[in-house]
Amino acid sequence: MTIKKAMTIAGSDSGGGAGIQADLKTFQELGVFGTSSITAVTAQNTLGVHGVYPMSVDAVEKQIDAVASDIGLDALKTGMLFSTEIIEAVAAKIREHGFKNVIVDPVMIAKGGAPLLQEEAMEALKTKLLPLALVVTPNIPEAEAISGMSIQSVEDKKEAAKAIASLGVKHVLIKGGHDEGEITYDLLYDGESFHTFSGKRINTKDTHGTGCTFSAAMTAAIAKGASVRTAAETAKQFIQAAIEDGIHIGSGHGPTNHWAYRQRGGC
Ligand SMILES: Nc1ncnc2c1ncn2[C@@H]1O[C@H](COP(=O)(O)OP(=O)(O)OP(=O)(O)O)[C@@H](O)[C@H]1O
Ligand SMILES: Cc1ncc(COP(=O)(O)O)c(N)n1
Repeated sequence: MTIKKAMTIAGSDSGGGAGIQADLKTFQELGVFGTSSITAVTAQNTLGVHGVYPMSVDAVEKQIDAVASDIGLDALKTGMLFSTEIIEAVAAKIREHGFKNVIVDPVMIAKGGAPLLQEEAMEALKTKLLPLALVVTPNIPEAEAISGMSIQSVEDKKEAAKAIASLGVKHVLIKGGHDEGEITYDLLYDGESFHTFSGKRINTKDTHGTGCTFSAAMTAAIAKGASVRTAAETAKQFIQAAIEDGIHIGSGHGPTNHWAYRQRGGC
């Protein structure tokens, strides 16, 4: 049996709902062997972020090298990268190792408002990392920050996707969790055309780590050989099940149910 391998370069969430923990659970559920490079440790629960402890650049680089030199990987995703120095180091490692299937989840602010990316690091994200990416998966506020434009309508979303694609990333997927309405719409732009993925909006506060889980599911599907469009379809089904079959952990914004997709027969 050969198993596909994926890596997450992201922050650790002690509460287990987002970051490295969400990514590894999602890889596992989708039958992909998960590895990681931890960029920062966060002391976090469903009520918020209580501390952020960035790793040294050397530690982030060594974790990537250790995995690349022995285990190898079929796809990788980035999450919380925190600083310009870490973004530059990760971009250099992607180039050095020739990693191709790179999914960037441009994590900026935690649900409770804590900054997970320093403001000055936006420039490095745009100029150093996005040109190396196969896909970037911003939510609406992140798409606004990267494109520099306000998003109020579907047309605005399309304009923002084009502006982000002009930075060199091949596919832009703007997630619709922050929109309003009974249906969520995630918009994929492949440089030529648009495709929409929709789902029923669930009325719940347990949406901690939805973006991490979504991009990890895309990464696992791409590691297994799916196209970006098929991977987005899988990720949408994975996150829909994870939100719908809530597990209600903690008293704040709880995590989603990473088992739900497989329990429903997906793989
Ligand atoms: N209440 C909800 N019901 C159904 N789907 C949702 C809901 N909230 C988010 N989603 C879906 O979850 C995925 C992640 O989108 P979202 O916009 O929440 O990302 P995010 O803000 O980066 O997440 P997070 O910051 O919590 O990690 C998208 O597919 C989105 O449509
Ligand atoms: C380590 C880490 N990475 C990402 C998020 C974003 O998730 P959310 O927006 O749901 O708080 C987080 N809270 N913590």
